Amino acid sequence: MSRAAIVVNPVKTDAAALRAALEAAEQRHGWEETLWLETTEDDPGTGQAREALARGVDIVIAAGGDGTVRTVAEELRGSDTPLALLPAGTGNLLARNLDLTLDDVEHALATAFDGTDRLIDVGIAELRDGARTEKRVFLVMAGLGIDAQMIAATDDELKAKAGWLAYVKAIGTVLRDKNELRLRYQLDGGRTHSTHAHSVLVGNCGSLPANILLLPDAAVDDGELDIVVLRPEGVVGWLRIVVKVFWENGVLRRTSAGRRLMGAGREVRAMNYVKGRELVVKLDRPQQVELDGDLFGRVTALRTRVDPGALKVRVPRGM
Ligand SMILES: Nc1ncnc2c1ncn2[C@@H]1O[C@H](COP(=O)(O)OP(=O)(O)OP(=O)(O)O)[C@@H](O)[C@H]1O
Repeated sequence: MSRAAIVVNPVKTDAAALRAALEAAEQRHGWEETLWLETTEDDPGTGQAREALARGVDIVIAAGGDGTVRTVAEELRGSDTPLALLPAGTGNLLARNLDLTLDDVEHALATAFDGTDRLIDVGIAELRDGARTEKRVFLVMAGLGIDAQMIAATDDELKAKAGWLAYVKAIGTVLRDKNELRLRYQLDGGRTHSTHAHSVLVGNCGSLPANILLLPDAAVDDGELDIVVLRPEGVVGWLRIVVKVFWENGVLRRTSAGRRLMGAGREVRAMNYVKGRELVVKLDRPQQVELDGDLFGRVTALRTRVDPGALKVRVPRGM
C-alpha cells in the first residue's frame, strides 16, 4: 500500500477539517494512514520533509503558504519523491502558476493520491553577506530592491484581510522611497555590466498575486530563469511599468482609454527582460533579498541559477 506524508502549517489550516478530508481521501484511494507532520515557528518544514523522506513515503503534501512549500521543496529537490500542494496561504504562487486548485481541499487531495507527476525547474539562490554564504531554493522568484522592500512594507493584518491588495498598498509606500541599487551583474558567465536599478527580479515562473503576469515569458519547465531589471525614472517610469504589466494581462486592452494610454507599440524602456541560466549580481551596499515572498535578510551579492527539472510536482491527470 502507498503512503503519503503531509507537512502542515497549523497556523494556516483547520487541522480537524483537514484530518477528516484526508482520512476520507486515503480510504477512497486505498492508501495507508498519512504521516501527519506539523511545522513550528523554529522549523517551518525542513525537519518534517527530511523525516518524510527518511520514512520512505510515496508523496509529500505541503499544506501551507508559499513559505511552507518553498521549505519542503528545498528538501525534495533532486529526489524521486513528488510534492503535492494543498495551498493555504495568501499568495499560493506556485499553485497559481501551475493552474492548480486553490481552495478545494478534496480536489487537491484527489490529485495528491491519484494525479500525475510533472518535472519543474527549481531556482537556486546563493545569498552572500560578506564572507557568509547561504544556499536556498526558490520556486517562483527571487527579488532584490523594491520587490523585497515591498514585502517588508506589506502590512500583515491587511494581507490577511485583503490578500494581494496589501501588496498594492506596499507599492505606494515603497514608491516614496528614493532608494536605488547600484549593481554589477553577469549573465551566464558573460561580460560584467554595471547599472543602477530599483529592483531585480529573477523568475522561475511568471505570475504575481492577483494573477498579474510580470514575467510574460517565464515558464516553470523551460530550463531558464527570466530576469527583469526595473529601472524607472520617477513616478512616470513606475506608471509605465504598471501600465505595461496591466496591458500584458489584457486589463487595459479591453478599454479604449487603456489603448490610448498605452499607444501602439510604444516601448517601455523602464523594464529590461533577459533570459539565462545563471545570474550573478553584486551590490554596492547590502540589500534585502526575497525568495518566493519571504525575506531572507540583507545580501551584498546574489547568485541565482536554474536546476532544470529538479522537482517532481503532482498535478491533476490530463494537465
Ligand atoms: N506551528 C507554528 N506556529 C507558529 N508559526 C508557524 C508554525 N509553523 C510555521 N509557522 C510560521 O509560518 C510561516 C510560514 O507560513 P506559510 O508560508 O505557510 O504561510 P504564508 O506566509 O501565509 O504564505 P503566503 O506567503 O502564501 O501568504 C513561517 O514563517 C513559520 O515560521
